[in-house]
Amino acid sequence: MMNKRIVFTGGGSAGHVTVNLALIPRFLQQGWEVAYIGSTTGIERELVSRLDGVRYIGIATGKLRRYFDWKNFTDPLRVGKGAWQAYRFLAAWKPAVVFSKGGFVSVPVVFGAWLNGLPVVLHESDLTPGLANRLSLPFAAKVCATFPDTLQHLPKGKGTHVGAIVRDELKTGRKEAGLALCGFSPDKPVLLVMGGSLGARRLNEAVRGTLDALTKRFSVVHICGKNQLDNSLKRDGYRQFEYVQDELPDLLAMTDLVVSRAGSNAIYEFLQLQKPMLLVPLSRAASRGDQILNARSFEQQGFCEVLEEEALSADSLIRALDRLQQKRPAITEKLRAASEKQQDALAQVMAIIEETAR
Ligand SMILES: CC(=O)N[C@H]1[C@@H](OP(=O)(O)OP(=O)(O)OC[C@H]2O[C@@H](n3ccc(=O)[nH]c3=O)[C@H](O)[C@@H]2O)O[C@H](CO)[C@@H](O)[C@@H]1O
Repeated sequence: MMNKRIVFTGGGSAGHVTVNLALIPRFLQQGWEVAYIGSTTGIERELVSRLDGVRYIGIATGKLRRYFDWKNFTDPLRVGKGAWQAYRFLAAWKPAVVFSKGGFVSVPVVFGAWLNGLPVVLHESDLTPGLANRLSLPFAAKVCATFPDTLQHLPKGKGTHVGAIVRDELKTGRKEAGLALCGFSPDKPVLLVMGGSLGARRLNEAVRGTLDALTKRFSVVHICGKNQLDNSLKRDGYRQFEYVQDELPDLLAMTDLVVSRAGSNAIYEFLQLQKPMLLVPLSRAASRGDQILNARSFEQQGFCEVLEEEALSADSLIRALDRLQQKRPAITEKLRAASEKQQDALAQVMAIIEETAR
């Protein structure tokens, strides 16, 4: 009989941990033993430490940089060390299955699982697979995808479209609690600015460059990223946070409109909660362009307005928000219909993992 042990991996940014955070409590409830292999220092360590009953194994990691850094010479050694640590843990603990959400820490874990003969399930939440998942693909039995179009980028038969996995707690927020936390009036619409889990300097600058105009129309709650607070801008109707955890459901509950990066988890959360959004995808200069594809796909489906980073300024932001306001009834209708049609992705992914486990 199969044992009920599962290893999760994934990290580097919150987007590579969120899906795991949604799945882990369900597996624990069903009597599985859960271990998480992540880096010793990444955001995954802190996020996973908030869950009871999960064993955390920190391994050495390296990073693929597209620029010169002395670490580019030592990182391959660290990755080798991390792969050995992951291999040894998996060989000793013998889980029935490994679930990987991607991010650079996951590649040596997936490879170590394959060497141990353990089945691997991957999850891809962007429209096109990221580098870590592309490297992991040959060693995986199955891939769960958030976007239907992702299947075209996967080997035939390996991919299943499951839809978006959204943490249950995000739907439990209370508007009044959010307003009280921010000291906002109930009479003004609320604009949430979210720069992705790592913040977004350009987006922050544009928002702050037009703060007077914005706060005339909206109460603005701004999640700006670590070390990005600007206390000189403190005023009524403008509240900044570096990053939020327990408060997020309440902040979302009070939100009428969103300006956000186009990280896939965040945008599907807004879809599910039916928040009309203005998306400012991370540019090709700063990324592989995955957010541009995510945002364009949402735009084609009528869920959002898109403003590309090259065109982003204080002025263009205000104009794009005006367009969003005008289109709001139509967008809200599309979001309502789409969120009602969302499949139970959590249940589907769990079924795929259980089928694959041995
Ligand atoms: C810079 C970068 O590489 N970005 C990638 C990263 O984005 P990023 O890490 O920003 O990921 P997402 O936008 O997909 O998800 C962010 C997650 O963090 C949560 N959250 C965010 C802010 C906060 O204060 N509190 C909080 O809990 C959101 O609710 C969401 O669940 O992974 C995504 C999914 O692979 C990719 O699409 C993005 O391109």
